[in-house]
Amino acid sequence: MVIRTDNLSFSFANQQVVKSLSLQVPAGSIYGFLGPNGAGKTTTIKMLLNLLKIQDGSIHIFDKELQGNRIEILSQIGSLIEQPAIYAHLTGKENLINRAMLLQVNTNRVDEMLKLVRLTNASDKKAGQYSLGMKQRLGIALALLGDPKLLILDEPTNGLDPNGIIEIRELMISLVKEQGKTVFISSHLLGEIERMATHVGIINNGSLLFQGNVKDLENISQPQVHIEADNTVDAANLLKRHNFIVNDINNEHLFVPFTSKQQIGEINTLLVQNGITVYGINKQHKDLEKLFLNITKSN
Ligand SMILES: Nc1ncnc2c1ncn2[C@@H]1O[C@H](COP(=O)(O)OP(=O)(O)OP(=O)(O)O)[C@@H](O)[C@H]1O
Repeated sequence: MVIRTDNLSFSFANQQVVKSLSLQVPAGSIYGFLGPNGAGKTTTIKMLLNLLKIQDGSIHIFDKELQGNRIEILSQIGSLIEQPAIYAHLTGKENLINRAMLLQVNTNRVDEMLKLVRLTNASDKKAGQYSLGMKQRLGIALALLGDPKLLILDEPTNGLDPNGIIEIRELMISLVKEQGKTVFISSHLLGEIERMATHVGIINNGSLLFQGNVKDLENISQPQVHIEADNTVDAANLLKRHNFIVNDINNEHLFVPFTSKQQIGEINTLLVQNGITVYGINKQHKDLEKLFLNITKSN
């Protein structure tokens, strides 16, 4: 395991915000740390980075206990937490050169990092003029400068537009696939984590509700096929006769548990061939709130 916490707990004054958390993050994974606002994600991440002192439990990173091996461990972690520490009056490239000198890293890596996060064309622009997405990517480039084995990112897609989110997602996937890194990434968006993570930990009110690989999560999160049609009653009867499970019907909408892309095609063909007008058909993820209900029910 790249990260292992055992019964990690933390309180602010008398409010316990992390409760007996035992995380297991395998090497080469994108571990999505998922939970609503205030769940305790940032507090956990601060403990992983030794920015908050552990009160109870333990943290092992790279199979070594964090407290006793702080410098060795932290030198192999790149992180982005809250706002990236960027100098607005310097260009993107100057920000990276500055950090490279601080870390005593060869400045040759600067251009490489700019390319990796697709900021080469904006490298001579002042970082203060960057869009939010560009700032996040510069923050990730800064985190990657020292060639860390582990990247820890706290809600890196917060406030980004859909394109910015896709860019971060693709970057994470390539870092793991092509460079063998391990990525620990927090988010409050289920759909986003499902699209990039290999492993998931779900936290609510400081407690871990679920941990496993993303396939196990799909079983609980049950994506649905959402169908919008002119006659949902006939459509539902037709689908049932063809052995589809129909979960929910209301007005012009009905829902079938998702199994594959092919299944969506089959449903569409079946409905259309039987004279039902399909206004829309798509895969729909459950939101975090519904997922919590499912987890509670299945426990
Ligand atoms: N410095 C602090 N002093 C007191 N309480 C705090 C402090 N920092 C966080 N908390 C509280 O701890 C709880 C967990 O916060 P935390 O920031 O870890 O959650 P989070 O999952 O990262 O949520 P968000 O995405 O909103 O940051 C919240 O109830 C928060 O109000």
